[in-house]
Formats: sequence, C-alpha cells, structure tokens
Amino acid sequence: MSVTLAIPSKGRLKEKALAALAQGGIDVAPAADERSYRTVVTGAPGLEVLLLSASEIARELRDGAIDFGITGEDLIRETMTEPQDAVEIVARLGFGQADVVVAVPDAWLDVETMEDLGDVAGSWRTRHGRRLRVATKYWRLTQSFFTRRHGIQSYRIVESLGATEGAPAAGSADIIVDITSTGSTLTANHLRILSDGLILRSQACLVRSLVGRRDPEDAALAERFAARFR
Ligand SMILES: Nc1ncnc2c1ncn2[C@@H]1O[C@H](COP(=O)(O)OP(=O)(O)OP(=O)(O)O)[C@@H](O)[C@H]1O
Ligand SMILES: O=P(O)(O)OC[C@H]1O[C@H](OP(=O)(O)OP(=O)(O)O)[C@H](O)[C@@H]1O
Repeated sequence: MSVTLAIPSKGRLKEKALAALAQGGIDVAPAADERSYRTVVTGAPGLEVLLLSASEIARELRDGAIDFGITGEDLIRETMTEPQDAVEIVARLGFGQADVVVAVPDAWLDVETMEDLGDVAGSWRTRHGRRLRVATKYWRLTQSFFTRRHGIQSYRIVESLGATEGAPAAGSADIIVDITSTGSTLTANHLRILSDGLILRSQACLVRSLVGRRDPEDAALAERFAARFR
C-alpha cells in the first residue's frame, strides 16, 4: 500500500515545499545516498516522497505516474490542455507566488492594452514583412490568452528556454510572456506589463492526479493525505 508525492528537487520551491509538509506533520529527509531522488519520510505511513524538477512534476501528474505533486500552478496549466480533467488542486500553499504576464518594450508608448497589441499585431506584417514574435516558454497559456481570449491571430511564438526578458533587446522577439514576481527583471530589461496583460496568478500548489486506476486501499490512503492539506 503506498501513495507517491513528488516535490521539487531544486530551485526556489524546494525548501518551502519541505516546510509546508513539516507543518502538516510530515518530515522528509534525503535518502542515505545524497544523489538519490528518494527520501526517508516520517509522519505519514505509506507515503513515498520523490524529488523531481518542478516541470517534470506537472508532466508526471498529467500522466498519472505519481499520485500527488507540489509544483507551480503555471506549470500545471501550461502542461495540460484540460487540467480539471487530469488533476485536482488540493491546496494552494501560499508560496512561489508569481504572475504570468504579457510585457512589451517601454518604448511602445501607444500600446497599453491587449486591444492595442491586437492592432499592432494586425498591421505588423505589412510594416515589417513578418508576424509579431512573442518569446515565451508558456506557449499553451500564450495561445489561449492571445487567440481564444483576445482574438489575436497574427503572431508567432518563439520558444524561449531562459532569459526570456532579454529576447526583445537581443532582437530574437518583439514582446514576451513570462513569469514575474517583484518586476525587477522586467524593469531591468525595459519592459512593461500591459494593463490587462495578466494571464495567470500562480503559486505553489499541492496537486492530486486524477489519472489512472488505483486499488481501493491506496485510494483511501490518498484521500486521507489530501484531507490533511485541504
Ligand atoms: N521570481 C519568481 N518568484 C516566485 N516564483 C517563481 C519565480 N519564478 C518562477 N517561479 C515559480 O517557480 C516554479 C519553477 O520553479 P524553479 O524555477 O525552481 O524550477 P526550475 O528549476 O526552473 O524547474 P524546471 O527545472 O522544472 O524547469 C514555477 O512554478 C514558477 O511559477
Ligand atoms: O519579477 P522578478 O522578481 O524579477 O522575477 C522574475 C524572474 O524570476 C525567474 O527567473 P529566475 O531568476 O528564477 O531565473 P530562471 O529564468 O533561470 O528561472 C523568472 O524566469 C523571471 O526571469
């Protein structure tokens, strides 16, 4: 009988995820072999805690390869088309707060709103001979916000794997969609958030996978674990 929970193996969410579990009476210590991604858990019989990267946790929840995960809501929504069919957000944990936003160069004085951006995107091709380029690692969230929510059709996503805020200055994109918390990276790169450019307010969540069948004893154990954090 066992239930699996994955928590971030590194990065800004790791220590706070461990603290959130400790607050719920669950202590997680590294395995004897420090390079192992397994852990030693006390305070929750039958719970196995694994260390994975934050984005990997979202994928494993989607695929039903783990029962629970702690990761950012942005990664959950970016990884799944219909998150409500694949996962349940058991609890928002109050750390890892950051916003996914649309930001344009400061110099674009006439572009304040998504509607303004739609106008610019519409005429971009005629003026520049190519579509408006959006640098992001959030292509699913970007498409859904630009196309479905705001009816903007003419743009191209340039996939960015890091330092997204640098893309406009580097000339590899015109605008960006990225995560921000204090706003200092945007400011340092002379970028400004559109007034209605907030795509998602994200924070770290305890998430349960709804995918795959489990035996009744494991399901009961999973339910008791979820209830501790609801
Ligand atoms: N500046 C920030 N402040 C707070 N939370 C942030 C910030 N930037 C990113 N996050 C959140 O942290 C999570 C990603 O964590 P982290 O950056 O530690 O992972 P990562 O190491 O980049 O993950 P992976 O290796 O899986 O790509 C995301 O859910 C994101 O919303
Ligand atoms: O609004 P701010 O407080 O400036 O934070 C935003 C920055 O934080 C994250 O990057 P991070 O520093 O984690 O580097 P990363 O791109 O390697 O994740 C994110 O990708 C932004 O670039």
